[in-house]
Amino acid sequence: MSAAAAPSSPAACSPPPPDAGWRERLSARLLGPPGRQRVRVAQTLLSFGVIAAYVPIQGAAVLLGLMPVADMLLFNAYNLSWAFAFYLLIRSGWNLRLSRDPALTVPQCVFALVGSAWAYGICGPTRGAMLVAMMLVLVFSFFGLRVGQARWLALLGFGLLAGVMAYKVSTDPLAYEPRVEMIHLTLAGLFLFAVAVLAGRLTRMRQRLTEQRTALQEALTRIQELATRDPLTGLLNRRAMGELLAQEAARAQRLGTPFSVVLFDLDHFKQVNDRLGHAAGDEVLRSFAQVAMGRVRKTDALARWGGEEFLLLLPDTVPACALTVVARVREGLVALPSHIGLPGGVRFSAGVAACVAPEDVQPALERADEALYQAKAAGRDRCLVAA
Ligand SMILES: Nc1nc2c(ncn2[C@@H]2O[C@H](COP(=O)(O)OP(=O)(O)OP(=O)(O)O)[C@@H](O)[C@H]2O)c(=O)[nH]1
Repeated sequence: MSAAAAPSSPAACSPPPPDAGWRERLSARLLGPPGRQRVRVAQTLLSFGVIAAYVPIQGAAVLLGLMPVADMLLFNAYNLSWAFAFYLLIRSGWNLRLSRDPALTVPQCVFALVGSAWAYGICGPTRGAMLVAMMLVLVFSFFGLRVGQARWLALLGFGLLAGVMAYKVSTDPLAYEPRVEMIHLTLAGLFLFAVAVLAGRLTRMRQRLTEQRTALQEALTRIQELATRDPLTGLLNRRAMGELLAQEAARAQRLGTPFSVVLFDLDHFKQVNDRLGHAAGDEVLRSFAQVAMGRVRKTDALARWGGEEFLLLLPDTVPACALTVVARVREGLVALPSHIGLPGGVRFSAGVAACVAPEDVQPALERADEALYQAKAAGRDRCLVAA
C-alpha cells in the first residue's frame, strides 16, 4: 500500500502556524507540511488505519470461535508493526533518500501481500475475504507502480496464496478442502491478473499525462519567449520593453529616482544590407545585440525597438552615466569589422533622455528620439543627450 503521485514540495517538518485550529495542528503533526511527501504520509496512514480497523474484526472472529487467539495476536502484531514502521520511515523523510521508489510502494506491497496470504491461512471459514484484501493491496498501489512491478507483485500474491493453500490443504484438509481451495486459487489468479492489467493501463495513462504536461510546459515557455523576445537577436521585443518601461516609470515615481533611456540606431545600415546582403545585415544586428548586452548591467534592459533601432533602459541612472555605457558599447563594436566583414566597422548614433518623476516615460522616449535625430543630422557616429 503506498502513496499516489502529487505535486512536489520539500519534506521539511515545519511546525503548524500558532493560530491553526486543533484539526490543522493535528494533521500537520501527523502528516507534515503540504506537498507530495504529505500525500505519501497520508496514504501510509490510511493503510495503517485500514489494518488497525481489521483488529476488532478479527477480535470478533476470535470471540465467535472462528480463529485461535494466538494466531490473531501474532498476525496483528506483524501487520501493525510493518504499517507503523513505514509510516515512521515516510513521516521522518527517510524515504526521500530513495530516488527510485520514495513512496516505498513495492516493499509496502510485499509486506501487505504476505499479511493477506498469512490471514488466509488463519481465518478459516472467513478466509474468502482475504482474496478481496489481496486485490485491495494492489489497488492501493495503483498510482505508484510501474507496469512490470504490478505484474510481479500480482504473481507474488498468487504464489504466496498458492503456498498457503497447499500448506493448509496438507495440514488441515477438513477446514481447507482441496476443491474449495482450487476454486479460490483460480478466482484469485483471475482477479490478480485483471488488477495487474488495470494497474498497467493506469501507469501508461499516467506516463502519457506526464508527457503531455511536459509538452504543454515547453509550449508555454516557447509562447512566452515568442511573445517577449525578438527572434533575430534574442533581445526583449518592443512589447516586452514597453511593459518594463511602464514598470520602471511607476517604480521611479514611487521612489523619486530618475532613470535613463538610450535609443540606438545603426548608421547607414541600409548600405550594409545593399552591399553585403540581408544575411550579413542580420549578423550585424545580432553582433550589436551581443556586444551591447555584454556591456550593460544585469539590471539594465536592452530591446530591439525596431528594424535597426535598439532601446536601452538604465534604472537609477542619470544621463552622464548613460553616456559612459554608450561609450563602452562603442568600444566593444571596434572589434567587430574583421569578424563580420564590414570595412567601416559598425557605427551607431544614439539619443539619451532622463525620465524624472513625475514625468511619464513617453515624453522621455520622444526626447531620446529627438536627440537621436539630432545626432544623425550632426553627422552620425555620436550620442547626444536630450535637453
Ligand atoms: N538585415 C536586416 N535588415 C533590416 C532588418 N530590419 C530593418 N532592416 C533594414 O534596415 C535598414 C534601415 O535603413 P534606413 O532607415 O534607411 O537607415 P540607415 O541606412 O541605417 O540610415 P541612417 O539611420 O540614416 O544612418 C533598411 O534597409 C531595412 O531593410 C532586419 O531584421 N534585418
